[in-house]
Amino acid sequence: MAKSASVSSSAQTHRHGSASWRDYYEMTKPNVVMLLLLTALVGMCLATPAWVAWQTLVLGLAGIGLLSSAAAVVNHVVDHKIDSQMARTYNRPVARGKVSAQRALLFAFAMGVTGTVVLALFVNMLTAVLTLASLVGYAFIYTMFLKRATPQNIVIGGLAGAAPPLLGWTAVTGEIHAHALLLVLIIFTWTPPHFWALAIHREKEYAKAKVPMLPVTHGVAFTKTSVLLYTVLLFLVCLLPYLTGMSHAIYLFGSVALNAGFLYYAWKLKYAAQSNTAMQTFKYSIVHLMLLFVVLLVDHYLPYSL
Ligand code: HEM
Ligand SMILES: CC(C)=CCC/C(C)=C/CC/C(C)=C/COP(=O)(O)OP(=O)(O)O
Repeated sequence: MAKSASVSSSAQTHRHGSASWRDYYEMTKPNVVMLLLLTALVGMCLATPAWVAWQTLVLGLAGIGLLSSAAAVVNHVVDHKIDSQMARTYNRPVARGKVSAQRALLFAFAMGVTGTVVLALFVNMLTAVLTLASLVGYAFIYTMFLKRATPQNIVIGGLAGAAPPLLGWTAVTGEIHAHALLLVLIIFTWTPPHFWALAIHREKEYAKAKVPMLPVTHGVAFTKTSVLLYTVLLFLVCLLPYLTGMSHAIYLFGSVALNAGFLYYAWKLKYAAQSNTAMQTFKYSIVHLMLLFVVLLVDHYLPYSL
């Protein structure tokens, strides 16, 4: 309570100009972008049996990273009021008033333009257009409209965050391939249990900020059931790379083990939750996705067949 009471007053008393590079770095959501880039890298590697040309690798990841970071900064600006009302986010640079909306937008614009030019000139136009569409999907469609409009916000908005493997793939081949869409489908299915686990933990804050997240509109019990069902769906979707012949035995075993872990947490969350189970499930979701994509990579370079 004391924390949230200090929220609005600190936003007013802080003066613009006291920002450091750390504030700008924080606005890019670096940990999220790192994981997005790992999924893009895996998309690149799986697109070809050969090694990926280093120019495509470096410039492709730089462009996708810059546009993802720009999207994250726009999210900080658009959401600064909501952010200032929640304990998890009240200290963010724009919410706190350390960085003005104008400066943040200039920063986002500079990264956005640089990223688009890099992708369009040195990678290919398809990747530039698709990455820009993902930026618009997350920064504008999700943040400005969906987040405030419907509890299905993150299901639909999740498509933008799920795009990077496809962006990596098109960076290498210049074409959209069904296998790339399979990787997108995995992240798309992973996003609801990833986010709703956190939303359950933070339900009161979302309610206070009047953001219609699923636990606020439909209750915690319903959200836990949704997490469990999406986790079952994710288990099945993750079998597809093996069943379609894109990946092999190492992936099959890794995927089954990682998804069994996710199911364990989702089951516990629904039927035997302790106070920290939702947060544990959220943290596990991040480790799960990271390892799943590492396993895809290992399997690609060591294709051990059963
Ligand atoms: C619409 C889709 C998504 C929503 C609504 C969402 C929501 C969130 C939220 C609210 C957090 C907590 C952030 C914080 O405490 O600062 C978070 C953390 C995180 N998310 Fe997501 N997420 C989405 C998609 C993704 C995707 C696609 C990835 C990566 C592939 C991802 C990776 C991460 C990581 C790595 C963290 C931890 C960040 C940290 O500890 O700093 N998320 N997510
Ligand atoms: C070009 C491209 C691939 C763009 C996608 C970029 C991107 C940063 C996607 C991540 C999704 C994410 C962290 C959503 C959380 O937003 P939130 O507003 O619900 O969470 P918050 O309250 O922590 O800000």
